[in-house]
Amino acid sequence: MPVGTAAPAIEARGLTKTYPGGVAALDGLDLTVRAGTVFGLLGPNGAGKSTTVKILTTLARPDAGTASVAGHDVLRRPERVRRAIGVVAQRSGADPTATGRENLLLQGRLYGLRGPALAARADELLARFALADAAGRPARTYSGGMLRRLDVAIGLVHRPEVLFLDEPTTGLDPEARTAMWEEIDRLAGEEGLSILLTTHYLDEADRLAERIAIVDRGRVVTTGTPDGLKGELRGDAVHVELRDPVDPAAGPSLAAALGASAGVRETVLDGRRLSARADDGAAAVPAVLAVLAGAGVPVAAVTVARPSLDDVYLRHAGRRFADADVDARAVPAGGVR
Ligand SMILES: Nc1ncnc2c1ncn2[C@@H]1O[C@H](COP(=O)(O)OP(=O)(O)OP(=O)(O)O)[C@@H](O)[C@H]1O
Repeated sequence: MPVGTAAPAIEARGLTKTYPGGVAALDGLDLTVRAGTVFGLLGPNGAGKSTTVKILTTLARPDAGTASVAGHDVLRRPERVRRAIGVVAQRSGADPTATGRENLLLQGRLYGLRGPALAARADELLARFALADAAGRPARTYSGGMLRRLDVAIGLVHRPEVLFLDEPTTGLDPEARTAMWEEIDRLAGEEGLSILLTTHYLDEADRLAERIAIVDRGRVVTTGTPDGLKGELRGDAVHVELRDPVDPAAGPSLAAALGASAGVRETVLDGRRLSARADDGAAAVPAVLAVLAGAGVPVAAVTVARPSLDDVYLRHAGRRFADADVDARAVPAGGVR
């Protein structure tokens, strides 16, 4: 089939899930992942990423909504979905007492592989993930990066069509992280695997994903290509670090003054941080500082940057990504939301 018309690798519509105790983890989540691509599900802790993955991998049932993976309905054909997917969970699924090779052989047997074909597949994966030298050592002796590579290899033993990677680089050092990124690129690029990657690293989604969905409080707040989403934000991001937190009640008047005198828009005041957008950020800085000085708001630092995914998140979720985990609510100080 020509590229673009192939059936999606993953399709989810209106997924909702409320856990006992009333926690609404998903609130109408929609998702489409094109076959052969990496899709990034991006959101802070508690946004609903893991719950989405659990439903798509048949480990949990949604309260409402539909989903299919590799063309199979997750509720009506869970056994077919399970054969078509590989899952690399946040916590290692490897048996720490078994060697790297034994872990791969065990997983292969669970999928009905046997004999020389299984041994050859295990050796191929050990070589591919640079684990051949450590193949005979118990997994508990592996470094964090090696263990993560073994986890991915385990997820691939039965040649799945769709791979779920739940926070694949959390806890890895920068070198191991880069190596994992290269491997993920290769799996989608050369091997045509469809990959759903959940992450709370903005740079990871930016680097790896063809498309991303930003999830906040159980819903997709925006979706698109990383560049497309950044491109929606015209001009520069101006970030001002204030010396002291500013009363949120002062936000609207500050936003109005900044808009009138400095020509900035979409001003968001969030405690000690003020963010805004400007066609030419550097040119707007002196006027921004003058308005803040006039309002008696001391400034600690100012930065001007091209829009990042962090700015995309701020625009759509109304709070900074780094603050969202602790549920710090940004106060829109005027501007669009
Ligand atoms: N088994 C459960 N019982 C009750 N509440 C749950 C359960 N699992 C998740 N939750 C809650 O549902 C919400 C969504 O959680 P989920 O794990 O899907 O988020 P996440 O985006 O994957 O976060 P993380 O990155 O921390 O895994 C959170 O508020 C979480 O506390």
